[in-house]
Amino acid sequence: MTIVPASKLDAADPLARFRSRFVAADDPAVVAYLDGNSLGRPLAVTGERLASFVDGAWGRGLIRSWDAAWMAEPVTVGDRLAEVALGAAPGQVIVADSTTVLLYKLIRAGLSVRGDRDEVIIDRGNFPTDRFVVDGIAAEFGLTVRYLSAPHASGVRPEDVTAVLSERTALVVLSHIAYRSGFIADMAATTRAAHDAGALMLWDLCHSVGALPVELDACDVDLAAGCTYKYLNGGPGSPAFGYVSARLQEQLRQPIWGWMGASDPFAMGPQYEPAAGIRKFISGTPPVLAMQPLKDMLELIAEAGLDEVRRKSVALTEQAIALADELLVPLGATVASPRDPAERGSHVTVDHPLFAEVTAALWEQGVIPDFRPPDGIRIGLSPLSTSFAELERGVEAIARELRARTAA
Ligand SMILES: Cc1ncc(COP(=O)(O)O)c(C=O)c1O
Ligand SMILES: Nc1c(O)cccc1C(=O)C[C@H](N)C(=O)O
Repeated sequence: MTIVPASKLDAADPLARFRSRFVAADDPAVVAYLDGNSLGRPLAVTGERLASFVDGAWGRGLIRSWDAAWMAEPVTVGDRLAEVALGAAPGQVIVADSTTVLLYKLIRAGLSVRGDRDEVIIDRGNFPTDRFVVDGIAAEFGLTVRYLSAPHASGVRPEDVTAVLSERTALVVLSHIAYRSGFIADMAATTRAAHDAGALMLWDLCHSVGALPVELDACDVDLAAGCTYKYLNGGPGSPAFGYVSARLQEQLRQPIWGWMGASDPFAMGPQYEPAAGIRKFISGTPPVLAMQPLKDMLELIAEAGLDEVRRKSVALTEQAIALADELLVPLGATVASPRDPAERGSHVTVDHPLFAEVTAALWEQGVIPDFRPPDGIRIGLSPLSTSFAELERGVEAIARELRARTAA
């Protein structure tokens, strides 16, 4: 395949203008940032946003800002996230906690309405935190974990789930986009299969949110959680989000009964009375400071349009695969991500036994993909901040380092 030069692709890219909205996007010390799927770049307005928060709502509003704004923010920011990126009606998303903690709370909540069932399905390729949380809950409550070993190297298909669903299945926990291969699971068909067996479905959206349109309501999803520090550029440790379908909120009981999820936190009452609606999934004080940066990224995504973001994401991953085929495969590397763009999220993984040491050498030079065991370099492509030139420089550097180690 002939590779289209990066300069041509960047010149024709309608989203290219957004790159300058990020801090130091053209700083020559960072030759290629290909890890926005672990930690997105900060927006240039984030510094101002935080400074004015410190000076204003915090510095001058002081404790009064809880009433004036902050109490509402886990839900109002959640509603905006739901609208811009999750295909969810208002009142179903909160911003709180970490992904891990929300996974725990939502899995326990899901199990609270399937008490007669004793199995949870998860796949072996899922991110460690998802597997560990499921294992921990299973150990705590004597449940059986049914592990799916995806027969397709890249990810889990609806028929793989159907094959193990039974009248014992309480909940299915999958990642919508697999953290290693980038495989996109079929959200609608898999959720339907879980429901047909009487189980609930929980999706981890860490690698999806902000990278492609997600349709939680239309897919009839029960529960979902994800982080905001990847394609939502919220910053290191920015809070997670949780989605609980409106049709389930009344029945579900979450396990961490905190005062901020109570119906009247300042009544200081003797007993926990859960708040109505999505608020009851909050536990302690919401991380208000840490949710400020993502507000601006949501507006940037709304301005660019999520369909356009996805279109560029596909173009970037197509180009990554073309470059890998030309420069890395002849050196013995293999593409571990799906070749069909419809089945691929916004990163491409390429495997080679020497990639651990190659990655370490690349980081020293300002070329920053990441390494995932046993032997994969993940090339993460953030459509609003990654340029085609940056991608090309990155893959060329990987090839250079690999060639230096494989030349006879
Ligand atoms: C699929 C997936 N789930 C969860 C996490 C992380 O969870 P937490 O935000 O709690 O660190 C990550 C990445 O760190 C991830 O890729
Ligand atoms: N959350 C991370 C962190 O705190 C430090 C370093 C990396 C991360 C990540 O996001 C890893 C990422 N979720 C992955 O897909 O591997």
